[in-house]
Amino acid sequence: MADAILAAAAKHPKPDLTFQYGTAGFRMKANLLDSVVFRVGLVAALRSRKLGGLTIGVMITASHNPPEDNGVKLVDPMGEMLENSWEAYATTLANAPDAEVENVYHKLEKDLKINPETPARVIYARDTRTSGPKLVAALVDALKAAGAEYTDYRLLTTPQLHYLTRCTNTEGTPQSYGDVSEKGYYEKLGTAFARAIKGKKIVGPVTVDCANGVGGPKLAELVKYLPKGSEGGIDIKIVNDDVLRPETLNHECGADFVKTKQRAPPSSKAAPNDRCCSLDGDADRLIYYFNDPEHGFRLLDGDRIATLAASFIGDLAREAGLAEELKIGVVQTAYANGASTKYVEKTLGLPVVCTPTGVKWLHHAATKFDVGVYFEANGHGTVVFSQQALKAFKIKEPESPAQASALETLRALTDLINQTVGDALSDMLLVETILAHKAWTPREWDLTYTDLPNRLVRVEVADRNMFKTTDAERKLVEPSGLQEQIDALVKKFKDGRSFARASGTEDALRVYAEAATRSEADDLASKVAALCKLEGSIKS
Ligand SMILES: CC(=O)N[C@H]1[C@@H](OP(=O)(O)O)O[C@H](CO)[C@@H](O)[C@@H]1O
Ligand SMILES: [Mg+2]
Repeated sequence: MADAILAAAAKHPKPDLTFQYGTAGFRMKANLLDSVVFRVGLVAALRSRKLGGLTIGVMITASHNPPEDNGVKLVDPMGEMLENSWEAYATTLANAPDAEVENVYHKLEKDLKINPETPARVIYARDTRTSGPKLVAALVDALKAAGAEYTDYRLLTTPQLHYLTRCTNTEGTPQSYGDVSEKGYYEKLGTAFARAIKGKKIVGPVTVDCANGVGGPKLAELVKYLPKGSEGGIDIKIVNDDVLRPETLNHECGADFVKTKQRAPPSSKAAPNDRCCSLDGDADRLIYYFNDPEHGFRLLDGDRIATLAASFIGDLAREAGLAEELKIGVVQTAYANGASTKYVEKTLGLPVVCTPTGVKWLHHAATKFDVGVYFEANGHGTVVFSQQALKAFKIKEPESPAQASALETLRALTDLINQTVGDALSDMLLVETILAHKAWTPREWDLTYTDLPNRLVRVEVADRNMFKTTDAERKLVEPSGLQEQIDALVKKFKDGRSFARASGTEDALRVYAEAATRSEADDLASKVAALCKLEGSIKS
């Protein structure tokens, strides 16, 4: 086996670059990724063996990035993101010289006390990018060389692979998460959705922009398992589902386009008040929007989905007589609009926790609640339920028909909401369910609170690593003195808030600012950006 790794590594030579397993795994131009994907295959085998042969997932995708990019990330057995400490091992293997790959592999095996005789099991899938099949071939070379068993699920959304990873590892146990097949995913969501909207009416169609990515064909498949609009179900209009022209992926459409440009895809034919949403390239992000006849384009982002879900589940828990025993909370990052945080704390009366950027941090913090609602402003998130919550929904004896109905809806939600990771398809059905229950159009949803005007600026600096933060990235500790200068600026603005942090995915600093008015938010952002730029040039 040792020789096999050395020989196989030689077929996937490493370019002269340094790689890092970041917030989104490894992600870059696809033509630079061959050696990285090969080595990630080795890491997957090691990780599986370390966990006694539990199945590890490998997803090949670059999400909302341009079509020429690709990426690879690992999924842990319960469908979570790869455990933090292993990101470093993946980085070490990715950067080993070709001739050293085998040695580094065995050193990790030894250091981590991994028994090479333990079986290794890996499942994998990819998005629609043309570079996918070639990268899969590199992955398979590694899995063969490491002696791993593997299953190819071909094209899937990222959350579908997370679902399958958990299903595989829980199959035949009392914790079984579902049938181990793509069809099992659709059946689970379809059945749960029908239960969740029972007796409610979904008004009008929802138009789903699929970013011309893998979400298109997968949503078309899911629709077959959902009750139709004419039968008291849902009418879904799929747009931007052209996977035959890979160059259209994420081009002027998709969740990232809509969120960052704050406008609908130019191809949109939506009429005023039409409910619209966009997925990203691997269907783990979701953004809603509509055209308000008075105020024009209105964005309903991840903060809005979180507040909608928290308000609905909070109400259901009260109706079910479970509000006292279940701790419900919302997890956000510093990028959440201040108005959303205030709404959750003051209006909904629920606690908010702020974590660093990156879904793994939010997910982890959310599991500390019985019902943990977490979303990044960009639309990536989900709701996680504790074992205690699941048990309470199951054993609680309803004392009235209203209680029985609230409990049944809660139980349906635990199946409808993907417990492993943010899932745009599942989140979309969740939003549709809630709007139907509340009999809300997007307008009522939009009116729950008013976003503070905000601005996100990308600042190029010589060395972003000199900017070090604390307090969930909201305060700079280095360069020294800079935070005090930012604080002094912020004080001058009504409802002002601003912070700067190094991006985890790009070689840049991000400056965020919000304030009472559009012009003040812009002004604060540009002043803080200028300060950071100056500091970055002095000290480098
Ligand atoms: C401000 C912002 O949107 N940051 C994004 C972005 O991280 P940065 O570390 O800011 O580059 O990419 C992450 C991975 O997709 C995502 O989790 C995060 O929300
Ligand atoms: Mg994505």
